[in-house]
Amino acid sequence: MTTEGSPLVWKPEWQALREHQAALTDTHMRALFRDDPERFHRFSIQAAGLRLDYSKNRINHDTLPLLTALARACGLPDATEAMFSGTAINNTENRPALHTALRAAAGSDIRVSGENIVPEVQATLDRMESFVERVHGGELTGFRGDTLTDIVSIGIGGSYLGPRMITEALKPLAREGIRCHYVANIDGTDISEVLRQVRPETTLFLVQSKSFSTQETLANSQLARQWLRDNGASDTDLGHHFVAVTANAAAAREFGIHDDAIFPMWDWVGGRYSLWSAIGLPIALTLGMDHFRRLLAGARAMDNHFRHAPLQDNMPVVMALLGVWYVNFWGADSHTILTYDEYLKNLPNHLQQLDMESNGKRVDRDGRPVDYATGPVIWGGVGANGQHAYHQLLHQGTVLSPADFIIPLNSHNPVANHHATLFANCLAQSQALMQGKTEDEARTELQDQGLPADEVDRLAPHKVVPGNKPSNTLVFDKASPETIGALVALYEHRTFVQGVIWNLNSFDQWGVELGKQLGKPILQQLNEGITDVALDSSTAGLMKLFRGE
Ligand SMILES: O=P(O)(O)OC[C@H]1O[C@H](O)[C@H](O)[C@@H](O)[C@@H]1O
Repeated sequence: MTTEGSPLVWKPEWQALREHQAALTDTHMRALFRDDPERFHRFSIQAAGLRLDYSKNRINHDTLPLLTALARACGLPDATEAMFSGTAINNTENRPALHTALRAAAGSDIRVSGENIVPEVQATLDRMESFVERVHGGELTGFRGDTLTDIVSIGIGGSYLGPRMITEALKPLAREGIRCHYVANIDGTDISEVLRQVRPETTLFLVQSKSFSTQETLANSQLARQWLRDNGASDTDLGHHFVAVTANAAAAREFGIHDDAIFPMWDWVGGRYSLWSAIGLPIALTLGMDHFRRLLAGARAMDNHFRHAPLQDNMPVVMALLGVWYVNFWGADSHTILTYDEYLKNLPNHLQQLDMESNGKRVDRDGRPVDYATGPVIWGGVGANGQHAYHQLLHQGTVLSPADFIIPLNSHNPVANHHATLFANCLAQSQALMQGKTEDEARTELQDQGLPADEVDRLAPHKVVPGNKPSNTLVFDKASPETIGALVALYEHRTFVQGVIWNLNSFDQWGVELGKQLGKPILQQLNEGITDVALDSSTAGLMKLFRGE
């Protein structure tokens, strides 16, 4: 029976999951592991160089079939095909969401308005390649003929987080002699700190903006242009120092960027999904185009897995459904990303935008308010640092925040016994979250320390760790362009699947517009020293403070 089209919480598959959750409420994961020694093998998936262990979840043999039944009832297979084939699934902007076309095989045929877009994607990659080679080969120089040594990428949101995260994730592969810096914020500190580190004659600015109308990016680009002028560059010289990646070539031209230095973006790519396009230029310039192409290949391997693997063996689908399981049936409203890889320290930031801007929605695709929870708060950080900070809350707090542990089997920096120690820490955390410590165990421990009975009574409750806290562990051999590409694509598809279940448009972001709209008159009033009498007293009071009134 298909129940596609009926409101989500009325679907029998949803009701079946509710009943299943009720039946599992008192089951502790400790018991599940004790009763099934095969749990690790049973609940694990390998794909595109990644291995997912999802055995430390509140699931038994019935859970995945029930969750995948919900996915089918929500039309997931058709929705997936619609995304890959270029249907305008972004229905509020009437556009496809074709980030997968950016990494599709060269001979693919993916049509937008009847036209195959793959040749243009491939031509842009070739243009990027020759540009990168000309920079690396010293053919493109600064206005005094110097080799370009520093790239300053100016962009924010999706035009910043992805490239920054990837260049950091693959830092061991970075080329000698070229440094990449990022400026995103309108806080003057951001650009000032970067400009202090670079020289005008050897710096190339990349203006990264799909719209070429983002306030922060334009203001920082204008400031960079002025800085070059102040340092002796003529208007003609500026052409040596600016490149734009944008879907708004006219605005880039107006800014003074030459046509041959403007790389295209397309409205069928969302900003937070755009690192695979020319927005990835900082990646290609830092790591080389061969590594950039390998990154795309890794993402493509994950795309193929996602598109073709059965739902129950499908890594992004399983991770997405487990997320739905906790958000909608166990009351979780956050999800934790714990990267046990220093180079992946920016991954939580990228995933925050990817997931929270995609699924932080309150109405469904048809504009009806939802009566179920949607995207959780995504947060996280790097292990083991977090263990000495916020893991306390994960272990004993009242919040349920399922965690993804992400760790390579091998380190790029295999010093002393560090990687084994890091790995042990990672395993100990997921084990502690799963098994916890019972009151009996806490009491025995205290008694073994020789404490008197009243002290044992007093301290035991503080030492109890409830456990039964869910986590996934994602491992891969060593961070490579392919594994990192696959990892990021995995989370993109996880986000997409959840959007399908929740019947959201995961590809618009109207919520961010209001702040931009309100910001304009506030800035004008701050500059002009006028306060709108109709303003709320908080905003008016703070404006007066800023102006020193
Ligand atoms: O690339 P741009 O057009 O400059 O946009 C940069 C970012 O700003 C916007 O406010 C959106 O919320 C983001 O999705 C976008 O990635």
